[in-house]
Order: sequence, then structure tokens, then C-alpha cells
Amino acid sequence: MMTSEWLSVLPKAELHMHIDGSLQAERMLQLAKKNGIDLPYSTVEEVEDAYQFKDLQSFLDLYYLGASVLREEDDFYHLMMDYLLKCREDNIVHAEIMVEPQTYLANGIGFDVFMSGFKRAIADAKSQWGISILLILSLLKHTTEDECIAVLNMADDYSDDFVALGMASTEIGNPPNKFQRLYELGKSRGYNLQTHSGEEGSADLIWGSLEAMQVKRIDHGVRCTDDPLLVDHLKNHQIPLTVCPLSNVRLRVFDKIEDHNIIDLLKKDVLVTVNSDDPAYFGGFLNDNYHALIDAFDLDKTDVLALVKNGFRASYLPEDRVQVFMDELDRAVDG
Ligand SMILES: Nc1ncnc2[nH]cnc12
Ligand SMILES: [Zn+2]
Repeated sequence: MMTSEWLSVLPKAELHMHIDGSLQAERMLQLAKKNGIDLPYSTVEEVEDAYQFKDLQSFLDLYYLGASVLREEDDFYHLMMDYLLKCREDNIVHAEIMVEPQTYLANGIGFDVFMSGFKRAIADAKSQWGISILLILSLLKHTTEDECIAVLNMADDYSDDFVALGMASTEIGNPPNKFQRLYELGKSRGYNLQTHSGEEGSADLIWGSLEAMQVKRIDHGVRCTDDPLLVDHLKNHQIPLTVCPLSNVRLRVFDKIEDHNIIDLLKKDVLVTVNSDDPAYFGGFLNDNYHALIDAFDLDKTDVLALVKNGFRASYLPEDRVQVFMDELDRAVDG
């Protein structure tokens, strides 16, 4: 039987985590009080009771409400530091974290405020225990392409801080061709390109994301199994899917973890990775997602190791840095 200690010893990467999705109930209530923001809950239990979602949209409504408590530089520092401390606990040595400026800009908070809070926390974590962090500029599909382009332009002052351009939020009703120009601009700026796709939406939307948005990495993508030709394409081109098992169950993409298709995809040599998405909302950080899969599918160490290795292979790290982490992983397994 595989122990929690064995999983903890493995250095891991996390590639799909929205920083606002790591806002834990206690921190949310503390910041709401400090900043004078009215929330419909006053205890941790009330917050957690509210987290019963019937679909993606019912979650997004609470997710944006939660993020509205973030106002000052220090708030962003604490949000990031809380997550980085969880990384240390879960032995995440490399994380690619989604930042969604539009959520903050809507509350009148500028890039200078949230970016300096985030960067200060990352610098502290790097100097205190050492961790590798990349940030992803994540724009929101429910907004217009012009709004997204305006934010892409604002991010020019921070282009060294963002490794990729991505999109999240409501995919149904906001198809890939809506954002073709945005992605052409993102590509010309030198960003890696990714997007949420095929979470609730059909395999057609994944094809559209690959073609109209020219993305090289897909967040979720689990609906690909509706189209065997698409699964072949993802496998042949080794296009990574950043999969979030507990999220998919909580947002009713799958009824239960045993119905999840990540292990089928792994066995078909699709480059699938394990991630937490919005860990504070979905009842688990990265190791909890691995444990849920281990229990449901009775995974052995070889399967788990394959998933962990995929996390580094699918990252935006340069090849030599990936190799350093692979060597570290091999030493952890042997030791
Ligand atoms: N799972 C998810 N799907 C789409 N947008 C999101 N924003 C945060 N989490 C998300
Ligand atoms: Zn997501």
C-alpha cells in the first residue's frame, strides 16, 4: 500500500491553480472584516456550507464574490504566501499560478498593487525555502475580446513576470473564435498559449482552441474523450492537459471520482497532469487530488510516478530545469 509519506517525499509540480481559488475561508473572513466588505457568511462553517455547486457557473459566482475581499498589497501577499506554504507542505517544488487581473481591476485595484504583493511573497518563499514559480496571465472568457486586449496591453509592463497567456471562466457561449485576435497578439508578445477548454464544453471547443487560439496546452480538456480523433491528436502531439480531478467532481463534470477519465487518458499516453484548480473551494490541495485518484483507481507507484513526471514535462520550464527536477524525483524514489 502506498503511504502518504511516499507521496509527500516526491517533489511535484502544479500547473493549474488559480490564485483566487486558494483563498481559504478563514483568510476570506479576516480580509472581509478588515476591508469592510459585506459577505453572506460570518463563520468558516457558513462559507464551507455554501460550497455546494451544481455546475461551473454556480461556482464562479461565489469565486468572484470571495475574491472581492482582496484590496490591499498586503492582502495579495498573504493570499500568495498561504498557497506557497501549502506548496511546502505538499512538496510542490514548481508551480505555475494563474493570476486574473480583471477580477481586481473591476474593484479598482491596479497591477502595481496586486503584482507587488504576489511578487513579494514569491521572493520571500524563494529566499526562505526555495521554490520555482511561474505566473500565467489568465483572462476571463465572459468578458469582451477588447477588454481582454486592454488587459494584455496593461500587462506589457509585467511581461517578464508572465510566462503564458491563458483564459478561464465561462466557456459555453464564449467560443475560441471570439478570442482569435487576442491570442494572435499574445503570440506576437512571445507568451506561451493555453486556455481552459473541454471542461463543461464539448470536444469541438477543444479543436477550436487548438486551431483559432493556437494553444499548446489545455486546462481540463477532459471532454476530449467524446472524440477519439481528438484523443489521438493530443497524444501524437503530446499536448498537455492540466486535469483537476476533485474540481471535476465538485463541479459535476463527473458524478464521482471513479468515473473520471484521467487514468484512461494516461494509459493511452496522453500527457495528463494532476492539479487542484481552486483548492480552497473543492476540498483539497494537490496531494489530496493524488490521494483521491490513488484510492479510486488503486494506483501503484509506477502510475503515480508517471503522473508526477508529466507535471514537469508539461511545464514551461526549459529542458535543463526539467531534467534537474526529474533527477531529484529519481533520487527521491530510490532513497
Ligand atoms: N474550473 C474553472 N473553470 C473555469 N474557470 C475557472 N476559474 C476558476 N476555476 C475555474
Ligand atoms: Zn481552472
